[in-house]
Amino acid sequence: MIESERQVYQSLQTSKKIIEVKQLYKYYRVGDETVKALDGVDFAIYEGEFCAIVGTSGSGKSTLLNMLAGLEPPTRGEIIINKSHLERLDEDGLVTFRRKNVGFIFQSYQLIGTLTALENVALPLSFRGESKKKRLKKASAMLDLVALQKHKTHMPAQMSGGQQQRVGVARALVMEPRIIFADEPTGNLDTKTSREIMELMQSVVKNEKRTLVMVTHDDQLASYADRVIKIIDGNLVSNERRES
Ligand SMILES: Nc1ncnc2c1ncn2[C@@H]1O[C@H](COP(=O)(O)OP(=O)(O)OP(=O)(O)O)[C@@H](O)[C@H]1O
Repeated sequence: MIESERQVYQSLQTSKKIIEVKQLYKYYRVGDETVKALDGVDFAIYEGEFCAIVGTSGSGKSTLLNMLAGLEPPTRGEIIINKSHLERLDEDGLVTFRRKNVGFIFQSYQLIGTLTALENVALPLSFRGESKKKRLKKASAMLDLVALQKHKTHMPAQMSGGQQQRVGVARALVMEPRIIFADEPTGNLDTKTSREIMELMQSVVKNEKRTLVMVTHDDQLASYADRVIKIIDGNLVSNERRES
């Protein structure tokens, strides 16, 4: 075994599986036909990894991400996250699971147009009943982290796409989730800005010790990830761990 392989092996032995998927199926009925969106997928993601799920359009990436986030039930199979079996939770259980463990970054940013950057980032904390002062302090620190010190009082319409997505990253982080899910987070951005957002997400995973699962159809963007899982027609065709 060469030295780098040995290091990967050792780090995998000491790190913990945070997501485990076993024989996962998702079939949709469309008229008389069955669409096999996921057709028996197995893999694990380890704590602290940046994992990219890649595949062409219609391969099943978003279906997989939605199931990992507890937004859609599987047809069959197991999804174990942080020791919880998602397929065994009811709707209330899934809401609690998401609130405790998960942050989201969306392709379309999903910011509230009538709120400033700071208020957008602070908003998720209000569902947790924290004082306004505390919420704004945490939100402000998150905006510092994504290098938006000068844009805290800007409205979304007064920011570029890249800046808006930085707000999206800060908002996902403010709840201190163990796992962040991102579906084509740079889908609306140009190449240079996409790279900047990827570098930001990469550093956040390392420095804040989060696990990030990102769906993309873009192999270039997937190269920022530690693990790349490739899906074709609902089947996992490769699962590679890369060393940074
Ligand atoms: N609600 C649904 N009802 C029926 N079929 C669906 C549904 N959602 C997804 N599908 C089908 O499942 C397959 C996988 O879709 P999915 O959205 O997961 O692909 P994707 O890889 O995320 O594609 P894209 O990159 O275009 O978003 C496709 O054939 C799609 O048409």
